[in-house]
Amino acid sequence: MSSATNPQDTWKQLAGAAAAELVEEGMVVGLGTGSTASHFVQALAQRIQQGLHITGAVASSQATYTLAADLGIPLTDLDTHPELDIYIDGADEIDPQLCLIKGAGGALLREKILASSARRFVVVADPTKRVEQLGHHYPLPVEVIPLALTPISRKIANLGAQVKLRHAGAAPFITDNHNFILDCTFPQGISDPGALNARLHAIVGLVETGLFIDMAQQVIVGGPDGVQVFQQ
Ligand SMILES: O=C(CO)[C@H](O)[C@H](O)COP(=O)(O)O
Repeated sequence: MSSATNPQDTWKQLAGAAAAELVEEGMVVGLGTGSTASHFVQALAQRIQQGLHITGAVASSQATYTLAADLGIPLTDLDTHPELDIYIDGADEIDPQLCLIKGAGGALLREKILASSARRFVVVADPTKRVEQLGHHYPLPVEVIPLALTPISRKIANLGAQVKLRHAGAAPFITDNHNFILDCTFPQGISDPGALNARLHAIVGLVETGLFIDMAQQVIVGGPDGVQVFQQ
């Protein structure tokens, strides 16, 4: 178990531990990406060491796959298990309808595939992630085919966004799927996530957006007073 070094990390750890309690014997479990999801993965590994048996876990990123493998979590894939019993992941922003911005970790495409393959999608977070309207704290990440970088950037800018190619050091950040990420800031926030998502998806070469709309059934927020649960 990693040591919690600041209050926010302690809250993430609380949420991750609470989510691990939702995993039941024999389940196929989807593992999210990011620091909060990592706390969940560690808590799940602890439960497995204590005797919980799961059918297998599917990771949403190479980083999570490596973490889970190192912790001895049995891993599987969507070919073997196309339906997950539960998917647990973090988020960058969560609005009152439980719509999310995800993708600060760059894993949004696989995360959305797992979320859409799960019978139940549970978000783990700390209170800083809860917002009244999406888009004010984090830019919206979208994954794009590198060949189409410039035309896609222009089309998203025409929707009113400031568009920035994500970098890892001096080079563009490359996703696990060998694509680029564009971080799109909408200065007025995102008033209609569904409409924006539809307009973005109409852009050819744009693979996926970090808008997760009507996907999360439950949000577990760890905070100074313990854990709070929000339901759809
Ligand atoms: O969407 C994600 C990765 O693509 C993460 O779930 C999101 O960025 C939250 O990360 P953290 O738990 O580290 O705050």
